[in-house]
Amino acid sequence: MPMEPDAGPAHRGPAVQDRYPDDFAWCYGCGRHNPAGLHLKTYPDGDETVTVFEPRPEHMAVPGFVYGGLIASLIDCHSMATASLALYRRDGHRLGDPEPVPRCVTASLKVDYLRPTPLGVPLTVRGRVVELGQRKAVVESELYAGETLCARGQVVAVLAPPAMTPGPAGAERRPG
Ligand SMILES: CCCCCCCC(=O)SCCNC(=O)CCNC(=O)[C@H](O)C(C)(C)COP(=O)(O)OP(=O)(O)OC[C@H]1O[C@@H](n2cnc3c(N)ncnc32)[C@H](O)[C@@H]1OP(=O)(O)O
Repeated sequence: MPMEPDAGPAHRGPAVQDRYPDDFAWCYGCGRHNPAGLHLKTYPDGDETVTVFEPRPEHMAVPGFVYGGLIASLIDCHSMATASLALYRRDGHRLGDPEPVPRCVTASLKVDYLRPTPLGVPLTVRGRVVELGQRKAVVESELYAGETLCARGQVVAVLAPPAMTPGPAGAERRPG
């Protein structure tokens, strides 16, 4: 499904994760407030979204290759951000507007590991929305090491339910 072009990564505008509300910015994969997290950043790039992440040595599966759980995390967080951006745009916003970007949770995450993913090179994940509903989006993401397609994911993202929406009780659950 085409997405309206926006400032791409070359413009280095805000990332989707920069525009999540503070209370929703603690995710291990992409929360800007989580000091121990991966701090993944997703940028619009034409009809797609893109992120680049360089795994650290401790992210290994066996020496020289990336742990599949990390690959799943990158696909998960990047796809959530892709879905959030699509829902935001559907509601008439552009990234950079003052209104925060809505937060999605993962309803389903499927990853196909196509080839071993080498450590020591930046990984690029590209995402696109293939179905957009009222409260959900289905996103397909592909992970590349250089030019080599190493993994592909299909993710169902749903707007965060009340049970995961921080209120006063949620604030107590936040890390200090
Ligand atoms: C809050 C910020 C957190 C940020 C974290 C970033 C990513 C994460 O790690 S999230 C953590 C892992 N995920 C979770 O814990 C989510 C737990 N699950 C839930 O809370 C609920 O099942 C939830 C919200 C996903 C869906 O619940 P609910 O809204 O009642 O479902 P429902 O209304 O039936 O579904 C909405 C749509 O999603 C679809 N859907 C729901 N679950 C699935 C699924 N497992 N597979 C495929 N589609 C699904 C439904 O078919 C429906 O589609 P449509 O609108 O086309 O009919």
